[in-house]
Amino acid sequence: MLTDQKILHSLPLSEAITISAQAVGEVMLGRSLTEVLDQLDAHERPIVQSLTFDALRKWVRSHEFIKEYIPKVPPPEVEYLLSVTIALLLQGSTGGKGYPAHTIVDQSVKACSEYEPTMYAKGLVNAVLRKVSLKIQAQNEGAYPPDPIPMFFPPWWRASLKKNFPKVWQAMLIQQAQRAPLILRVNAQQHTRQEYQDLLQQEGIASEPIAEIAGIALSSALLLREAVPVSDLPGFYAGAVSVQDAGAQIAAILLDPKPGDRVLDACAAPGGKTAHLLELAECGMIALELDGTRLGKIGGNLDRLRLQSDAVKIVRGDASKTAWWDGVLFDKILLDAPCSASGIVARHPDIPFLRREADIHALQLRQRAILTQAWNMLKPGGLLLYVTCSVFPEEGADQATWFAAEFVDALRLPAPGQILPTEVNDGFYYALFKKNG
Ligand SMILES: C[S@@+](CC[C@H](N)C(=O)[O-])C[C@H]1O[C@@H](n2cnc3c(N)ncnc32)[C@H](O)[C@@H]1O
Repeated sequence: MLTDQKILHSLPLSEAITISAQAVGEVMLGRSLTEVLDQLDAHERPIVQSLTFDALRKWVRSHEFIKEYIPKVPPPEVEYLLSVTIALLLQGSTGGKGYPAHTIVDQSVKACSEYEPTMYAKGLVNAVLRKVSLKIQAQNEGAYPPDPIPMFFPPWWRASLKKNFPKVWQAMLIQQAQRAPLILRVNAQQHTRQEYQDLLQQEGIASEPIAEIAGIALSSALLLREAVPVSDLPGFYAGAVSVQDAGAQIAAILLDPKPGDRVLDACAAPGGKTAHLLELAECGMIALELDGTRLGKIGGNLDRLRLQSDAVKIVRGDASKTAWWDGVLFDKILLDAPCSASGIVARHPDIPFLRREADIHALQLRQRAILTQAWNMLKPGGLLLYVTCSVFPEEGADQATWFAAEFVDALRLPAPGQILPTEVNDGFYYALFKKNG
């Protein structure tokens, strides 16, 4: 994550707008933005990520303008160029990248005229952007927009949240359309939180401890209101610290690993929670992952954090099957299941564009298959922590209820259940079960 000042000028704005509009187009075709951004050159990524994230976060707002000034829907290339540019104009001088409005408009028109599929629309883009820019500048601060939620969420998504969280659903979606702050997890094997705060302070980086989430005390979480690139974080490459949302940091604490425990992280990539478990205790660990590409990231993270050892095995396999398993039962299992990711939209604004309503039921079935198999691999007396980064009850509370009814030897222990997204944490669901002996 970069501050706007550091992002500035890593690429001419007109080029950044062109690439960002193309990236938005890829998301509309169903590709994950993480995948698209991974393919960019290092100098392109920060500004393109920033512009595309903002374009997706302000989709509803930018399209209110587009509809107002172009009654007939423009071709996709023009629509995406306009959405990226209007999102940038909407940020104004405070939240924006420091570009004056006229520069943003000029650079966007330049981008439009230099890219073959859009060059014919230069006049239209110029006229529309000048009108939008004037309107934004003239807009009364307190003007109430037609739709208070600036970001696109499909109707079925809105309806589900409205039904399940009638009092807070709008506030939740408005929250998720904001930029998420940078949250760190200090590696307890290397530093206490206070020691690391002191190191940050020496570098002029302000941080605040996050004491708890949903009543679970956190000892290593830090909030940086001003984001910095990870390369500026003291000791980052020596494994002193990781970037991890505060809501994700309660998983390892709830599972409470002890030295010598045999632990399975059943859905492990990219290894954020695997690493946290190993930072808390030198346990035996199988980090299992189905996706070969994602699997590679686990080793990289554990290497950086100096957590690799003979007791840690990174295994490619399907947690709903047993082909990879040696038959020895586990003391503790973390099941951070594949899910809709509806709780982490603030960090992945492409999710609402990619999910389909039918995905939720398909995911529910996958989660049940993995839960069933994981339970068979747990020792009597052992603990299983079920986690999703979802806010849909189908993937959370409904699953826990189903599980408790299905497995009579499952004793439900206290755990936060549904955690809604806030400024410092994404949305998660947590359920903890003990296997009766
Ligand atoms: C929510 S992510 C895990 C995030 C990870 N625990 C962390 O904290 O960094 C879920 C992961 O489960 C993997 N996965 C999906 N189905 C799986 C299966 N049947 N067996 C094992 N892994 C699976 C996905 O590829 C994805 O990497």
